[in-house]
Amino acid sequence: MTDSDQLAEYPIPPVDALEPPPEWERLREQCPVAHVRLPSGDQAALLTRYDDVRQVLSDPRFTRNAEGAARVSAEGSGIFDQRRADVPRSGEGHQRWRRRMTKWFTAKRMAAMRPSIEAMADQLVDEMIAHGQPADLKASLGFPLPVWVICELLGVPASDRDRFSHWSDTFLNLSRYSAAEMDAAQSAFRAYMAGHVEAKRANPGTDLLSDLITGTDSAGESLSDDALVSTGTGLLIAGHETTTNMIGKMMAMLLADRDRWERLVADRGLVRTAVEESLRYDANAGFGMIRYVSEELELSDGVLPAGTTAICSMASANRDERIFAEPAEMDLTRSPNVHLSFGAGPHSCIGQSLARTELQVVLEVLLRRLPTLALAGPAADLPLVEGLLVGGLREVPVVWR
Ligand code: HEM
Repeated sequence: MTDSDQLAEYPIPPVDALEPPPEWERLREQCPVAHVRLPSGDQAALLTRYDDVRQVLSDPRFTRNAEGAARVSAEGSGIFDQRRADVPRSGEGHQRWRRRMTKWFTAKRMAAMRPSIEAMADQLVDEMIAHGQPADLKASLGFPLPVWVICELLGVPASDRDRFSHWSDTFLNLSRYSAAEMDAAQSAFRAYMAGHVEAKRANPGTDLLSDLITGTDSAGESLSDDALVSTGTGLLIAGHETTTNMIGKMMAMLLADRDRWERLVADRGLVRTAVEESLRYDANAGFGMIRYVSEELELSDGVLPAGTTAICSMASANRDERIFAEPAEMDLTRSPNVHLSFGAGPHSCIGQSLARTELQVVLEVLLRRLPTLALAGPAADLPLVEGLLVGGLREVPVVWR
């Protein structure tokens, strides 16, 4: 390991809502495997280069939770730390579960979901406009849209969307809700989902949950009811806050520079590449992915000893000058764009095609409905969320003419 005498605190404090910490560039150049101390007091190795991050994430030997791995914080990280046996987190069982899930997220299905996602976004924008300005884009559109979409995946009726929003909000807000409130939300959610699975079993639809209920995996096995309920929880946790925050950050990045927004207004054909570039350019992506490196591993510039906890900074990797031309420029036409914002390898994001569809739809609808949209204040003053794991903006106040 290089620079072993350094022990910086991690996470590195952000400069402001949209700027990356200057340390990233220095670390990539001089110390691509950096010793850091986590809020728990445990030590880990921070990886900042693209090739190293990709190599570790892609290696099926390394998992997130393992005996001996460093802890993020002494208090734990809430629902993220809870392990349930009914959906395996690694190994062959996990891969079988993944294959069942990924089979459903085809380009054809995403295209079929697009009109209803667009109708949801239009409805939310109607409501935002009716409430008047300034409006908080995150609360009005970024928060509700992904949870509505997950309800659709699970075949949950629109009338229960508010309950899902409340449960999801509770799961994810360690600071705002007590452990008792979080437990109560989890029990209520599991009870709801158990009843819902039973109803879907009797009367399946075209949603992902019905598909999981009626189909079998490559070994001819079907998911147990507990596994189905846990899959519902997993989708809500993995797919809500991430997408909510990305909607807010994408819009803040695009509106922070008037030329970017005007370029999109003039050419909506850039929406797809603009979404990918927003995912790459996001400097406020949260903690990064943790992997317990159980066997010695050679990286681009040094060796990770067996028993190291690695933190893979995808956000720094996405700015690696070895891979991306002019990485500090937000280039709305960049293509190809091989960013790592959805991870890589055996745990990479199952919902990435859906997340992309949601981000594209949000952008298309806002460009169509509110071409004069602007941030209500300076981008650098946008307040950051306090959570440790997923980076985001607390609110994104906007105005329009
Ligand atoms: C912009 C939005 C999103 C981002 C940035 C994102 C990012 C990620 C990342 C980085 C991982 C890898 C975790 C790891 O390596 O340990 C992941 C996993 C996952 N994501 Fe996403 N995600 C997003 C949206 C979604 C959506 C919409 C869904 C589904 C509704 C989803 C479902 C999942 C699931 C189920 C996993 C776990 C995969 C596994 O265990 O094999 N994500 N996501």
